[in-house]
Amino acid sequence: MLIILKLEWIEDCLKEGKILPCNLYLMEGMPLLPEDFVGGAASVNVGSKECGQEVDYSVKESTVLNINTNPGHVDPVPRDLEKDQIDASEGEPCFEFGSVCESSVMGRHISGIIPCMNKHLTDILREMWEIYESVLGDDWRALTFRKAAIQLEKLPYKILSMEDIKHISGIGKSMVANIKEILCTGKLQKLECLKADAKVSTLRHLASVWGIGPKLALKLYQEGHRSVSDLVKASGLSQMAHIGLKYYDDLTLRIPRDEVTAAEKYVQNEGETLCPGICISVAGSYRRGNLTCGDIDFLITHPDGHSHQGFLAKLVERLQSTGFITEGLHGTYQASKKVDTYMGVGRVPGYQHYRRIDIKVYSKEAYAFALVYFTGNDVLNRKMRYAAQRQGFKLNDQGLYLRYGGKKGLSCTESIPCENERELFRKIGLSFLEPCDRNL
Ligand SMILES: Nc1ccn([C@H]2C[C@H](O)[C@@H](COP(=O)(O)OP(=O)(O)OP(=O)(O)O)O2)c(=O)n1
Ligand SMILES: [Mn+2]
Repeated sequence: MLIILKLEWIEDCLKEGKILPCNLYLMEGMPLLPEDFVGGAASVNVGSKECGQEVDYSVKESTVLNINTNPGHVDPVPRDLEKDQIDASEGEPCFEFGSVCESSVMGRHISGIIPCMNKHLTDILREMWEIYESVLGDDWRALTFRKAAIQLEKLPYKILSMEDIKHISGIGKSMVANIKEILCTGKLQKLECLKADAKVSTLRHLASVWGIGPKLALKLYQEGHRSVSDLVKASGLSQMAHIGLKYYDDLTLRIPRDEVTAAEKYVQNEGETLCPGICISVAGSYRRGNLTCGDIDFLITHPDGHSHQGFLAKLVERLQSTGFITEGLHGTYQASKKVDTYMGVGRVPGYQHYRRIDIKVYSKEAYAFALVYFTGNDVLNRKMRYAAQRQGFKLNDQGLYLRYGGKKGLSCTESIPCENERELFRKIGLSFLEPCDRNL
């Protein structure tokens, strides 16, 4: 049985110095526990940096007890897991696929991984999502599989029958049918058909190169290319795609979290030598606490408000000279855009593989917007833009702008200031989400 408690339970336990009975702290809808019941609790704590200051993300508004009353089976959670309502998701524990969680109860600190309980379903749903997104270019269908996969990955219990998903809202009829089919047969016929289709599997193979999207993959297919090794002969590939081909084997691998930590430390050190006080951290899936990352998303600013200017070129030169960066493209810098960008490939000293690296430098004023945007995920970004729009704003990675003349009208060129992420969430009328709760 899964019991969700209010955060005050942990606070009071800490104050009292002992584990307190839970009944007074039950979240709405939770059944009463036996009088003498006390239990263990899990909370999440993913550290990160917000422009120089260490931010503690351990504060949660609820905590979850997993009480195994029936070995081998755990009751479904009677709560709404619909993610469209961002507010409803606040305080949920971080049970997403492969994320780093730390439990802290009564001063004991245990770091560990809470694995996905539903890989038997989510591996198939993820594969469908990948095929629809990167091969067939069907973003809408990709999104429905993606939403379902991410929702099921967060469940702290294993789905064994349709009874176990009855309480989960936001999963439509056809997705329910897909889940039922996987539970009954261990497979999804639609996926089997797609995988058996020679054209789909070739397009999937071509689109696995960094820099080749579904449209280009189709064009290359129509030109007669059938394998990645064929593409060396292809004409009209972008510089990015050439880099993608050169490092193909390495770039298709996920990056373990510890390697990203090492990369962050390395670049921080080099950056600090070049420009004292510079603030360098890694955002993206790493900051959301995921165990593996697709690339390394560096985000940089300087708290003095001016030393960030021209810093990227110096940093890239330095990282090239030390052998960290091996390849890449420097975007064209426009002062009005408040951002300077570099995309490339590099290798962390002491590690074997080449990795995709993005570096973005923002002004101090734009940093909170950039941090939220590049922490993602993209579904949250879409929700935030929509929330901003409802309040009469336009939101992007560089600022929050007042609109006049309605939705499609002009917007101010000056951003409304936001010192930090919390302020941005508040200004667009959303409750703050910890980075580890942003895998929507
Ligand atoms: N089309 C996009 C691309 C990116 N982003 C934002 C949200 C992402 O979380 C962040 C970083 O982009 P990545 O592509 O690096 O994605 P992640 O870091 O989230 O995942 P991965 O581990 O695959 O790199 O930028 C977005 O909103 N829309
Ligand atoms: Mn990333």
